[in-house]
Amino acid sequence: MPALLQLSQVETYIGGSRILRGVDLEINAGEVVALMGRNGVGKTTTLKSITGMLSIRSGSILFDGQRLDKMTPDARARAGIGSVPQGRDIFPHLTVEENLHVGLVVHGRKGKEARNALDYVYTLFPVLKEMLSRKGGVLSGGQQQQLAIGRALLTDPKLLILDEPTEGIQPSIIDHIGDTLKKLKKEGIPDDEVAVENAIKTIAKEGRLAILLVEQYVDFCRDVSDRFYAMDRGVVVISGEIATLTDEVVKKHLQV
Ligand SMILES: Nc1ncnc2c1ncn2[C@@H]1O[C@H](COP(=O)(O)OP(=O)(O)OP(=O)(O)O)[C@@H](O)[C@H]1O
Repeated sequence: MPALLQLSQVETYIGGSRILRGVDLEINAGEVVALMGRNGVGKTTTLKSITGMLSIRSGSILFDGQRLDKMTPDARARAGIGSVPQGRDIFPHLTVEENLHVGLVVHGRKGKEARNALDYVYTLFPVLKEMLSRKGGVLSGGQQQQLAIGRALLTDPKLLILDEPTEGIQPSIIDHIGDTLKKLKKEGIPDDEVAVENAIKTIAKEGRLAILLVEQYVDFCRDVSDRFYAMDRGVVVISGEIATLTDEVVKKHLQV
C-alpha cells in the first residue's frame, strides 16, 4: 500500500534561507510518527510545509494519492490534514463548546454526524464535557491542549499533526533531563498530560487516523509512537522503528 503521506526531497525557504534541505518522510495510515531534533533544525518548518502555512521551493508532498503541495492550506485541511500548531491557537474568548463548534462548522458537519463526532471527543477528553460553558482562555495549559486536539479531531482528519503536545503542560519536563525526568516519571505525571497521552494511544490503537507529532520529550515519544524521524540542520539524519530510538541515538542526535 502506498504511504498516506510522502515527502520527497522537500526544500523550504524562509526569507531567503534554505531551512529544509531535502526532507524525505513517510507516514502510513494509522501510524503514530514522532518528528524529533534539537531546537531550530526545521521540525516546525516541516509541519508548516505539510499544512501549507509555508510553500515548498522544490520536492513534492503526496497525501492520500493527491499532490498536496500545490493546494491551499484550506484545501489541505479539507483533504484530511488536521493540525494543532504550537501555542494551540484556541479562541480564548469563546467557550469550550463554541471552540469545538468552530471545528464542526468549518467542515460542514451537522446533525447526527456532528453529535457522534462530539461524543468521540468527550470520550477522549471527559474534562471538556464538564467545562463546555467555560471560556477557552481560563482553562489550564493541559486543558487547552485537549480542547485544541478535540477541535482538530472534529474536522475528521486522516492525519493529525501535533506540534509539541506536552508543551505548557509541565514545562519542567522539557527543561530537565536524566535523573529529574526519571524521578518525575516515577512520581507520576499530572492528569492533563496523562489525558493527552492516553488520547493519542487510544487514537493509535483504533487506527482511525495517523498522527505526526513534534515532541522534545523522548519518553513521551517512546510511549506513544510507532516510528521516529530525527532531523538536523534541515534534513532527516536517522529514522526507524521507535524501539531503535536508543539512548545512544538520543545522545548523538537529540541532546544538546
Ligand atoms: N520567520 C522566520 N524567519 C527567519 N528564520 C526563521 C523563521 N522561522 C524559523 N526560522 C529559522 O528556521 C530554522 C528552523 O526553524 P523551526 O521552527 O522549523 O525549527 P524547529 O526544529 O521546529 O525548532 P524548535 O524546536 O525551536 O521549534 C531555525 O534556524 C529558525 O531560526
